[in-house]
Amino acid sequence: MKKTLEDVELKGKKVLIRADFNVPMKSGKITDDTRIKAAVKTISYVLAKGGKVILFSHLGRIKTKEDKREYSLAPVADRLSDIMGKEVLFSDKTRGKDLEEGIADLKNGEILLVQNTRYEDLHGSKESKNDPDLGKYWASLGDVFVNDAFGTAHREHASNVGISEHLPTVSGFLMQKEIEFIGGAVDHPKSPFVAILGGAKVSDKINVIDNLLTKADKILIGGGMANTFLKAQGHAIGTSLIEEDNIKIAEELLQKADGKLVLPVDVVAAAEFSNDADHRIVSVDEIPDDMMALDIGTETVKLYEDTLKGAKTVVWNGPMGVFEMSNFAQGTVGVCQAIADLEDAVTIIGGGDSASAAQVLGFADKFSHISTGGGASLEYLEGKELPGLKAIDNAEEE
Ligand SMILES: Nc1ncnc2c1ncn2[C@@H]1O[C@H](COP(=O)(O)OP(=O)(O)O)[C@@H](O)[C@H]1O
Ligand SMILES: O=C(OP(=O)(O)O)[C@H](O)COP(=O)(O)O
Repeated sequence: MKKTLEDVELKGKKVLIRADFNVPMKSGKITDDTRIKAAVKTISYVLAKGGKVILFSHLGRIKTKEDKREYSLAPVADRLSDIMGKEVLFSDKTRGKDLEEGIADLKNGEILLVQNTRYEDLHGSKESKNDPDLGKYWASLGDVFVNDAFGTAHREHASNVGISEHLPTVSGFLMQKEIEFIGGAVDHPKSPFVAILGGAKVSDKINVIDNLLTKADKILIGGGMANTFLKAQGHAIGTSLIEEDNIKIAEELLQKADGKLVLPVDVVAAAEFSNDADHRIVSVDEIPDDMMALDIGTETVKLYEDTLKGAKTVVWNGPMGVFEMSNFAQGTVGVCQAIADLEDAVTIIGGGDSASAAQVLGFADKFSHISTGGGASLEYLEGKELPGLKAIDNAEEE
């Protein structure tokens, strides 16, 4: 058992809260605010107890100066302020005098959001490599640390693990809720148990398949993830998203899978990565050299619907296609519908974009649980110890 917000004194304290505000964005606008809303309970509780709230989060992955412009957290401060009906101060710095003065000036019941923690990655990946000085510095800005970033719990970064090494650390309400729900559902999953994997973060997620093969009855593969497997099977995949480094892993998994891995038989191929691009459904044997697979095809949707029939546990991370573009959303809609039709099943969809897909496609209320973490829920499901969770102080045994 981990310590919770109820185990610490908050009144008058500078309370550092690590949230996961890594929300989907398009042209600087937030397209889904599920993760922001999910953090409100913890923030409101700390305010009600008379604490000062200092929020940390990452957004996107920062490799260039352009990434910094694209992934400022400023829009999140505005959206959080709208949701809470309360001013949210914003520091556009991740360190230094302005940030320190901003925190020193905070009164009980006020909120300040710190700029994207991954701005620190531009010179030496300090955040993502858990630079010890950075964690120590951020910890020096507060009195107590609340880790509510379930979506980031599979990362060992300065803003979740580093800070916790220097401050009393408790879990927030979202972290608690996610662990309770996902733990409860997957400790003894009812079979048939079907896992569904898609999306774009292939190298992050392909490794969970090995372990999932021992737990799930079937694993359906879609989205960008499918291309790697199709290539490993010897299919030409044209200009589709592919991570060459993972083809070998995919080959090994296919050998081990014993028929448990189910791959697309057809895809929606497009001339460009655009909703206006020419597109057509083709068999996986016939993907043209100058086209890319952006969704699973209608035969595959049928195959996945059939495989899902009768499932009692379903865990899904990663959309089946580029659902943000209407011409490539049908695969994700079809799988959502198949899950909505299940009776008496525990169904969990997780991940920033996957949760967004369930929301924007109108299926949010059809799942037993929408998790804010994709990679985190998969690794938890695998039985791995999540570094962010491990770093939270243990509660004393009764
Ligand atoms: N075939 C594909 N090619 C390129 N991108 C894809 C494809 N299928 C899905 N995607 C993209 O994957 C992204 C989500 O991937 P990921 O970040 O792994 O999921 P999550 O955030 O739910 O964990 C979406 O933005 C979606 O457009
Ligand atoms: O969106 C996230 O992960 P997810 O897409 O697996 O849910 C988390 O915020 C972690 O982000 P990262 O995968 O860039 O470390």
